Amino acid sequence: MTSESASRSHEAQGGGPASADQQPDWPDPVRLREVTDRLAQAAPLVFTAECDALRSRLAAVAKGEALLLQGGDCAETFAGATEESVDGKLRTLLQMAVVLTHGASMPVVKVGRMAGQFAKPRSQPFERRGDTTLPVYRGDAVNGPAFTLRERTPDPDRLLHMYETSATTLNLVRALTAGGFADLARVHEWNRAFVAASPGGRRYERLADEIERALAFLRACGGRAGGLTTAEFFVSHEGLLLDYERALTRTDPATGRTYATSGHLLWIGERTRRPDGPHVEYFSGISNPIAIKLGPGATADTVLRYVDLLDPDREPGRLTFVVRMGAERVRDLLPLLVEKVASEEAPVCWVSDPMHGNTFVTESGHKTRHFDAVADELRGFVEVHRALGTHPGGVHLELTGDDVTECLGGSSAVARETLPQRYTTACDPRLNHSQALDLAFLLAEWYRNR
Ligand SMILES: O=C[C@H](O)[C@H](O)COP(=O)(O)O
Ligand SMILES: C=C(OP(=O)(O)O)C(=O)O
Ligand SMILES: [Mn+2]
Repeated sequence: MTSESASRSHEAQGGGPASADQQPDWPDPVRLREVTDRLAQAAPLVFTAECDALRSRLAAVAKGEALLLQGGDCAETFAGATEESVDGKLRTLLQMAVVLTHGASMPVVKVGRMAGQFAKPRSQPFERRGDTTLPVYRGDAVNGPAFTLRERTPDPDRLLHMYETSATTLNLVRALTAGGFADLARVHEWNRAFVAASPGGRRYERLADEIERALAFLRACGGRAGGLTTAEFFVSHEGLLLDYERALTRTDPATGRTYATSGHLLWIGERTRRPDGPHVEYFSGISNPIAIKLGPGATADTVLRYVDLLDPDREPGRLTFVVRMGAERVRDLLPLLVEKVASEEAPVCWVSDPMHGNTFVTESGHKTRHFDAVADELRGFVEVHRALGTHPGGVHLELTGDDVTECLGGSSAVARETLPQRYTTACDPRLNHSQALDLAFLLAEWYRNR
């Protein structure tokens, strides 16, 4: 069964607000309480002013004046919080952002699926191998991936580890984006190297040349200071584990506003977006910018309900809809949702997640996605908005800076036989560095030719 076929429509579901979907079955509630009490005393990972800054950047996306680029691992791991790995993801996102900024002639709001993306909703609660059945791996925040009872038993102490690893990652992100790492000229040099080295990358030479000329022009104007050497970068994750999120929720005494302080932007996943469920209720009480994934089962009524429940003041930048319908369905299903929201004049951002509706499992047992399906869903998303005169506000991707072989195709031409070579994801297949750049160059062309 594919993960898509196992995901189900919330519109058809029962369940009350008390029963949160996709929560671990913690075996030791006393220890869970000790852990959440400790987290409730811990320093915030992000600050309210930063969350407000992101909301105002996203307001520009909602108005059609900027793009959102959000990406990172499907599931971060504790062991993966290394300088090399964070550096690779950041580098990839910065390279993509330069290409998109040029293609769309708009600012790009950069948000990592980083520093908190440790918990996963799953299609099945258990995994069976031979005669043994164990709880499914739900991300390093909950249990371990190894197929043993000890590893798969949810351990609340992992929430402390999640907090610490998020802090370490954020420290790296802050240091790298504040220093010379994010220098525009340097990021462009990396793009040049990509275009030169990748066989398929040659077709992007013209765009790279144009960026080079634009940079030379800026330099000639004396523009080296400020925005060209540093990057504004935010972090996000799925707000899945309500025990963790509630423990890190703080009220700003100056404004009386309440924020999740575990990340700048949190989103509600496709599997936990019941309008009367506890995730929607928790999100209605925080002031961060927030997002909701919309799968093929999302109805216009439900989407309008989200607007009323989560953005009653119609604040631009507060609410982002992340569409993940699948390449085959996005052109049919999305127009009605966009039209209804537009008719209510709700100032939301529309973003495409072209990954989660295009997942399938190969004969070899690898969960994968084909680059062409990913690109096709993204293109369909852009076409729908173009036809309606609304703004295709950006993209939400699972990617890594590493040269993994998890998704098929792209200019590096990953084939089915190649998948096992460097398949290292802890959950879903990610675009590798060159596939991510391929997608950025394609998207930049579509924006430029609008
Ligand atoms: O990103 C998440 C996956 O799509 C989700 O966790 C479901 O994956 P599964 O079908 O392997 O459980
Ligand atoms: C689980 C995820 O997505 P969705 O909720 O859209 O299935 C995810 O983003 O990893
Ligand atoms: Mn995923």
